[in-house]
Amino acid sequence: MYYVTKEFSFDAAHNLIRYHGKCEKLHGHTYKLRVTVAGKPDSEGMVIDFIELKEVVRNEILRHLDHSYINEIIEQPTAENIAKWIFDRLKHLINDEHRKLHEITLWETPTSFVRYLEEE
Ligand SMILES: Nc1nc2c(c(=O)[nH]1)N=C([C@H](O)[C@H](O)COP(=O)(O)OP(=O)(O)OP(=O)(O)O)CN2
Ligand SMILES: [Zn+2]
Repeated sequence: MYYVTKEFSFDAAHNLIRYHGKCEKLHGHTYKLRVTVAGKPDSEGMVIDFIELKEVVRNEILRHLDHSYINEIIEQPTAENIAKWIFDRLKHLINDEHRKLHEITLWETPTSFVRYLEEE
């Protein structure tokens, strides 16, 4: 099995609701996003073309989240919930006989990140 990964970043604002602490106030992050696809190489020797992966993530994720106020898209925009939202939007688009979406890793700060994978 191969694991093919591409990294992205986006800037966005959010505030946490039902939360008491500094993050209930409006603030922003430069998020780092890592998308990992698992599979076996096709006849071109690729699990997924990095260029195709870039286009899918740009169109389905970054177009919505970059320079957004994330609360308008995800009610409670924790890193956990944003990672799952990203996974759910991509999983049907990266899923065929030789590859599937494996993992989303999302950094909210350089030292704080979550990983989301689906149970087998
Ligand atoms: N499990 C989670 N905990 C927190 C989340 C989250 O999404 N999931 N989010 C926040 C806040 O959004 C906050 O912006 C992040 O806090 P923190 O990691 O403390 O960020 P700092 O830049 O202040 O910390 P550094 O240690 O300097 O990186 C809070 N908790
Ligand atoms: Zn935050």
